[in-house]
Amino acid sequence: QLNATFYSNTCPNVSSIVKNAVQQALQSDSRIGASLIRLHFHDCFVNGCDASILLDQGGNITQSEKNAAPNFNSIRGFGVVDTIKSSLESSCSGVVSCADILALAAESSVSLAGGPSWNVLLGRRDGLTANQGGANSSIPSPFESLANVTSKFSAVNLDTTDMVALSGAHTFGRAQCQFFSQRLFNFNGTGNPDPTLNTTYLATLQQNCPQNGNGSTLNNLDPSTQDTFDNNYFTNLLTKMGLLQTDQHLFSTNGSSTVSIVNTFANNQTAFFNQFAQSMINMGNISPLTGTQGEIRIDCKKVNGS
Ligand code: HEM
Ligand SMILES: [Ca+2]
Ligand SMILES: [Ca+2]
Repeated sequence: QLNATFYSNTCPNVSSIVKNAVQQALQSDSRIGASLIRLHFHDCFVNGCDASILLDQGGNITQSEKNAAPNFNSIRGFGVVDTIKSSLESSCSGVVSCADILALAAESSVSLAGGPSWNVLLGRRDGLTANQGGANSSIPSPFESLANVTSKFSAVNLDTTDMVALSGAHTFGRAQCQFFSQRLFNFNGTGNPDPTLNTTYLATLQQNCPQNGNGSTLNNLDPSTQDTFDNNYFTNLLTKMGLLQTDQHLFSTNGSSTVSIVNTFANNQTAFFNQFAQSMINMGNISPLTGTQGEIRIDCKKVNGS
């Protein structure tokens, strides 16, 4: 029920307004594109793509998604979303939903970083509630098994190919030491590092994330091309340079159907780009509110009238 021309009469320049704002933000923050696509992912996995993640705690929102474990002190980019919303309110007041802004910002972020472009489907409306418990239970954690992560994708109708392709978003952006340091010194109580980790890469990570060091220190998710959207995430997996345990699992799990998909994307960037674009459309289609459901929020942080 979403479509690419939803705003062609009511806000014809919506795509370029969003893209210009993302480009502007990238001038002072090379990481912001990565942060914006992650916002869309964490939105869509909880109550569908309805901008529930943007709601601040307060009033009827007693437990925000921002304060859920996968988001707290981790997810970022809210200021840029507010900037985009303000410029859209000047050009086409009350028309473009915050949920659609997240979908458009994700596409701009990928294409501006050298990745694929696609026609973003539009027409989502904004939800009236947040679901903190849903965020805690539905967003995959970097510490869980491949089987668990796979089932969290399949719970929102995304298959194994979507999961592997979308994980390729870890071709840019950063991760804090606390999300992978369990691999570096005493993996699963063995007294040794994760044996699936490239030893040269391991030494670098141990230096950047020492035992009892600061768990919030940042590391590039893709050590080869940190801000470029390419297929290096997959070539890194072949050389055992997946940063998160869940990244490395995609290639290092014997007999898993993910292995051949990783090989395909590592050997063929075009195949990865085409699948990534399709899988982003699939993710953007998770349970949207349409028609008269929900509302078009005036301020992405608050339900209207609250
Ligand atoms: C497959 C399961 C996934 C897990 C377990 C996972 C986990 C994580 C973790 C732990 C971080 C670092 C957060 C921090 O240090 O604060 C991260 C960052 C990131 N994730 Fe994922 N992720 C997954 C899938 C995805 C998907 C599907 C996308 C988008 C399509 C995505 C996009 C990103 C991006 C771009 C960053 C960097 C954000 C930034 O620099 O601000 N991830 N992810
Ligand atoms: Ca949501
Ligand atoms: Ca890269």
